[in-house]
Amino acid sequence: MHLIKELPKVDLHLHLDGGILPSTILELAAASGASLPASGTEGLLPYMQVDANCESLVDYLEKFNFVLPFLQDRESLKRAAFEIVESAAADNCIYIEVRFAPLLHIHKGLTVPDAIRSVIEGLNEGEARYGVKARVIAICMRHQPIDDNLEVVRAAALFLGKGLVAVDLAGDEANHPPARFREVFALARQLGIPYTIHAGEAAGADSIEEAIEGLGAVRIGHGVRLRENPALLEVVLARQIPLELCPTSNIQTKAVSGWADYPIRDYWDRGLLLTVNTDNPTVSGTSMTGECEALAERFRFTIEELASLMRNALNVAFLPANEKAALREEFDRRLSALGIAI
Ligand SMILES: O=c1[nH]cnc2c1ncn2[C@@H]1O[C@H](CO)[C@@H](O)[C@H]1O
Ligand SMILES: [Zn+2]
Repeated sequence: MHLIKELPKVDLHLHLDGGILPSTILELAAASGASLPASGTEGLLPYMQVDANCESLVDYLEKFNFVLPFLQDRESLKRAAFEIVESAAADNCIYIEVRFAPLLHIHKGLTVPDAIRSVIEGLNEGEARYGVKARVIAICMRHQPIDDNLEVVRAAALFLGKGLVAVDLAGDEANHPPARFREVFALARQLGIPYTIHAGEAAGADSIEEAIEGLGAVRIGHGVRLRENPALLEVVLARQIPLELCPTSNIQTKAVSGWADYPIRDYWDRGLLLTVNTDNPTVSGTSMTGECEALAERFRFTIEELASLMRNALNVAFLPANEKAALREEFDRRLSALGIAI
C-alpha cells in the first residue's frame, strides 16, 4: 500500500540479538578469527533466520545461539545497538525500545552493568546520528537462576532514566511459567522499574493472567493467545493493557497456526489496545514496513489504522510524559506531511 514505507513508526518489541545483520557477523568473526559455517551473507542467513520448518518457540530460539558468541564484548554490543538504530531509521521509525538479556552477554568477562552501558552507548550514538529515539529494556531470562535475574533488575535500576526504561521476561515460556519469577518482578516494582512480560505466545491465557495479576506487568509481550480466555480478554480490554503483537514471529513460533487464524482484526474490532512490532527483524526476516504491509494485505488495515497502531505504541511507550508528548508532536507533523489524518 502507498505510504506504508513513509509512515512514521514505533517498534516497542525489538530484540537486539534478533536483529544482527549477517554482514556484521562476517566482520565480527573476521576480526576475532572465529570460523563460520559459510563465507558470505547469503550462506550465513539460514543460520540466523528461521524457515518454514520452524515448529515452535523452542525451535525459533535456537537461532539466537548462533549470534550470541559474537556479542560478548563492549564494542560488539555497542555496534549491534548502533546498527539496530540505523536499520530502524531506514524503516522510518521515530522511536524504538530495544530489548536484550545482559545475562547472555557476560561469558567473556563483561559484567551485567557493562553490557547495559555498552548497549546504551550504541543506541545513543545511533540516536545522535539518525534522529531515532532509542531506549533499552533489560530482559530477565526464564531459564536462568532467580538470583541472576535479580542481579539484572538491580543493574537495570542503575540505568533507569539514563537510557534504560524497563525490564522484561523472555525465553522458553512453555517450560518456565511466569509464577516462578514473582520475586524478580516484586523487586522491579520496589525499585520503580516498569515492566512488560512475554506471555501468551508459547503458553496460553493462564500465562498472561499470571503476568498481569501475579507479576504486575503493565504491558504484555505478544499476548496473542489471549482469546483462549474470554473473561481475561474482557479484563485486558477494560484495563486497556497493551499487547505487543509481533505477527510474523507469532506465526513462525506457531503461537498462531497461520495468517488466516491471526486474531489481530478481531482484537482490533473489540477495542483491545494493540501495538505491532517486529520482535526479531533478522530471525523473522521482517521489518516494521513488512509487518505493516502484511496487515494491509491480509487484514485490510488502512493507512489510518496503521497510523493508529503506531500512535498506540507512542502512548504506551516506557517514556516520561514530556518526552512522549514531544514524540507525539513529531509523529503528528509527519503524518500531516503525508496527508494522513487520524
Ligand atoms: O518471541 C520471543 N519469545 C521469547 N523469547 C524470545 C523471543 N524472541 C527472542 N527471545 C529471547 O530473548 C533473548 C534476548 O533477546 C533472545 O536471545 C531469545 O532467547
Ligand atoms: Zn520477544
